[in-house]
Amino acid sequence: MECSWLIKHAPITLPAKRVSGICKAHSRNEGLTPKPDVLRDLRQGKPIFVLDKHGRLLVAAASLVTEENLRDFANHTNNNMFMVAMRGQDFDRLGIIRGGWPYVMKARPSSGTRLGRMVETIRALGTLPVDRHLFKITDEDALIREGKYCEALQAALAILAMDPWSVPAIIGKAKSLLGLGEYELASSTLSAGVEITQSSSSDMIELLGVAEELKTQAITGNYDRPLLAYFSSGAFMTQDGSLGRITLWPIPCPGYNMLLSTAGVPQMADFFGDFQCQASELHGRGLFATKALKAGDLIFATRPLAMEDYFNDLSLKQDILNKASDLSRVAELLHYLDGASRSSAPPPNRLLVPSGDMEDYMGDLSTAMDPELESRVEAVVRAYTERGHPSLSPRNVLWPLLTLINHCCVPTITLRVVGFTLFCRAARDLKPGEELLSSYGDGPLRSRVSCLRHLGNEESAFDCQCVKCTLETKILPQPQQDASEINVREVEESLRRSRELSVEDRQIIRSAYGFLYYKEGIQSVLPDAEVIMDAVHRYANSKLVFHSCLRLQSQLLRDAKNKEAGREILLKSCVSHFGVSLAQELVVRVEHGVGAF
Ligand SMILES: C[S@@+](CC[C@H](N)C(=O)[O-])C[C@H]1O[C@@H](n2cnc3c(N)ncnc32)[C@H](O)[C@@H]1O
Repeated sequence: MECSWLIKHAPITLPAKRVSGICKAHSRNEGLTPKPDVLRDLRQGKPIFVLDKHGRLLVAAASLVTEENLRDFANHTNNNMFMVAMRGQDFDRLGIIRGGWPYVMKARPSSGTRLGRMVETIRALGTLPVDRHLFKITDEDALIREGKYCEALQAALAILAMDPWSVPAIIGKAKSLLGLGEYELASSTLSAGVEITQSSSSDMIELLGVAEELKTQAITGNYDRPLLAYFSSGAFMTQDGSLGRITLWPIPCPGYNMLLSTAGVPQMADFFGDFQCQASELHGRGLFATKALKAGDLIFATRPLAMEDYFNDLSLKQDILNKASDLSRVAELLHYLDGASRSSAPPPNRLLVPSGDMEDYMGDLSTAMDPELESRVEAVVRAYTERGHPSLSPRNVLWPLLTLINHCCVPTITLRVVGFTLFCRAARDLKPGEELLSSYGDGPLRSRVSCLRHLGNEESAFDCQCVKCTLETKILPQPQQDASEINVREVEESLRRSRELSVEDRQIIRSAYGFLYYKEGIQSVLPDAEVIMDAVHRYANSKLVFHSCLRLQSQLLRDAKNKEAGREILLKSCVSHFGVSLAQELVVRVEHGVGAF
């Protein structure tokens, strides 16, 4: 391959290694069709500046740039280039804006950003309209890392409009779409990319594999592979709340931290199953099943809308602000979160679920101009951080769907966080129209009452009217006792005295004391371990906290008289936390000590 024209004329020297890479790229690629207006300028002999991905000027004279060598050039640099068609622009003045070229070209860059400043500089030079300049994305990964997916997508599209063969732009577009939860679009982008570039780019092919898997997860709700990987990673054994890159803030409720870990967790898709948000008889809005569900069926899996990144100095507020400035769907959703103006209305589905429509991302990012956005974000953050929000999310992570789930001490769903993805499954078989309810606090009545009274702001504190609270208040001699003061023998005594109680009622009450039964040891006065396991499974099987529901049951199993019955119960509980296809495998592993809940 002949690339001497480049080496001869380029004002910078390309390292030898790069040159051999360039030649290889050339043999794979068919060529580049420059954007028509660049071509027109070129044909008219107007100056064209060709810059490498770092913004260094490679070719600055029209005489050196022909249509043919422009194609070669794109191939040589593996399309890592951009062209600036400028009229009346001289080299020195271009020098002002050279170096440290920013990463993105978008329709209306906000002032104050690097791009904004650069575009202003170009404007000040008074040459061409800005949209005639095409800049290579050099650092779109930074946008993606910051979660500015829409901005990164628009940057990639700007490049692709000029150079549909740009492998980095195809990858950038696909990564942005994955971040936006548009798995189908990402996967078709990459398949088309592999085809049109005839590229064997390992990055593109690897990403296509990821996109395909995420697409399948989002359609089928099957997360067996990542969940098993997580289970095998040892993260299940961890008992402290500061694992991974997230430091949890303490929430004023006993045992209330959620375990968040990135250890060994592959990327996971969002999944939206058979549920909807509507008015609830318990309070305001709630989430409801729209179809009959079996225990363990996945209802949704969702990544956080925003979270604090302690290590990168990113506050929850700033992260929400970034996301809302980037994507109008997020800015609109904020209206429906606690603390905001319309927070009593159910948010429309289109705000919760990605649309699958590219058009939605082609706007002008105008929400960045919304003067009220910042105060709205502040109101929402205040609602979520003051005294801990009853949504159960740690104060530094915001999953919008979680904030719509009402409480019941006998929950109908299980919630589990793996990596940063929140999984919601049916805790038991559910009828269509049943409300999805989680338990905000566990344990004996007193700790639950104090948890509900102290969460959120003053108005949102409440007393639960569920069957468990009612029974405990009625039957137990001192229902307000602290957990540490409760003796389960006394609980059993009370149950014995209350002859009118059904077997089920007794189990409902016992479910609040599961861990105390275990702590006190299984004595003759107490029911068999498998009876407690059953109570916990049926009426307290939802804990987020340190996986304790399953851990307690696997501990109780050791004391079970009827091991077979105990194993069956543990298996059922495991189904409602991890789904039917993985449960058996996990129970076997736990029993053989190759994993722990
Ligand atoms: C996470 S929000 C749940 C969604 C809420 N219903 C809404 O419309 O935004 C938690 C708040 O809902 C209310 N709530 C939840 N469960 C309740 C229940 N069982 N009884 C009464 N109020 C409840 C409380 O005010 C609580 O602070």
